[in-house]
Amino acid sequence: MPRKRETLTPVEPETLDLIVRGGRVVTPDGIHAVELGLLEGRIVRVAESITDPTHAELDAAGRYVFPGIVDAHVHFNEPGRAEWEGLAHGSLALAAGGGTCFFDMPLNSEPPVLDAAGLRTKRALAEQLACTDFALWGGLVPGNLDKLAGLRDAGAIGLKAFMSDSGIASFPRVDAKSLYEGMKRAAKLGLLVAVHAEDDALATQFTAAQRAKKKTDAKAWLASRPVEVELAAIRQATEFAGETGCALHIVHVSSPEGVALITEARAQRVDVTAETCSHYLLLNDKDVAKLGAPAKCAPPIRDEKRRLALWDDLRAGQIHTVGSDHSPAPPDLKTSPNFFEIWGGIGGVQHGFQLLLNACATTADRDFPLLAAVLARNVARRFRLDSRKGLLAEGMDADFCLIELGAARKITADDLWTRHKISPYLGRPSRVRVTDTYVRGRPVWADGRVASGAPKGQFLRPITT
Ligand SMILES: NC(=O)N[C@H]1NC(=O)NC1=O
Ligand SMILES: [Zn+2]
Repeated sequence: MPRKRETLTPVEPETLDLIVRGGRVVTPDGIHAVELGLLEGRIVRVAESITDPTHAELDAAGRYVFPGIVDAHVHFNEPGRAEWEGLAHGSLALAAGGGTCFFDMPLNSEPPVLDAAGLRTKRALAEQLACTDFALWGGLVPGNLDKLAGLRDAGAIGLKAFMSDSGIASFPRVDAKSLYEGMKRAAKLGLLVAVHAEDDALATQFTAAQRAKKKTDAKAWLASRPVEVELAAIRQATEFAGETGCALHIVHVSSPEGVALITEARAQRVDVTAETCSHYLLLNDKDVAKLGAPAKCAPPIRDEKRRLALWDDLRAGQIHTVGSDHSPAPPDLKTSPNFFEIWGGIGGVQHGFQLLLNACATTADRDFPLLAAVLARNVARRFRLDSRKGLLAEGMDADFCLIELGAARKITADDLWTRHKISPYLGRPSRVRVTDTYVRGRPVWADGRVASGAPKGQFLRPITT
């Protein structure tokens, strides 16, 4: 049974705004045949049956009530690069896929978020444009160490650093010394640091070796970023986290070897967690060769054996969160005969998560609770949003989606709410349909359509204790 909060005064049914009836409510500890009573954006009652018939009802019979997905890793690219995606398109696509909250990365927007003023500018835009709640990452780059306190005070959810070239001139990679110093300061400020873990020197060398052979296809590009590139960076970042006491989140871990390094560091009491992304759990290197540009990302998608091993790690609790790393670009940047020149980034915010649910459709009883942990509860916990977000329980925000498992249907470009109709998942059959998404008790996505009059998203900052 979902957790009850002792502190809440009991609410009489006649004060409820909405009752979610007849669904199977998914929490990390199981699937429960309970109803939810909502009031003013919160879940105030969880019971086997809420009998009063006089209230508005949402009929969830035959469907799963899944916690609103909290995607800690998106690049919506606004301000400055809204033509690549933008906050309105991005958040709507997230909601259409069951998401209720995103954390926007400090780069690919222009300017990137490197100080408090940059964060406030993006916050004001997102408050106007986003249809889901949101948090904002600040950047950690060489030269902005004296801005980190300001970013913390402005409410940054954490700091993001690139250990390799980001592809964006205004967001240079951290050298080892700036990363070390930045982590020292972040630890003092109580800020978590997230790293894109690829070793720049190794990536450059492997890339040069492929270019010397005059190979420019997808296979050559994959060979230019072998697992060792990721492992070298994870080793360095976890060592720094151990030395500085900084909370570290390794984003988009692509390999079981990378997960193993993180598990070892945790055994030595380093405060480090692992994120993987839906595409590493759904695609393999053969898919990249077949799909081409829509499946290009860094670190790259690995072989089938590694993909399956990541699922094992997920089930073993060694991967803590799953994000989308939604990083779209316009068609001209996703088109080149030279795979090295194509923009690296996957547009997966709408379909990645539902395809994870689809992959678990026949093992839903065992695996939907696991997905509720890595897509919502663990994210809220790691980033300290957990007195409001991430769990369907009394006292929490009423953020949820309804999931229907029906006959398989192929995903088409017409289904996409992203600005550009580019996705590695087009043509994939899925049994999962996200029919409704509610943010703080209000529909954003209803009956498979954009809901009218949806309220705007709210800015979230880490809860300080
Ligand atoms: N700049 C940017 O969005 N980079 C992302 N794209 C990608 O494939 N990996 C990333 O980190
Ligand atoms: Zn990255």
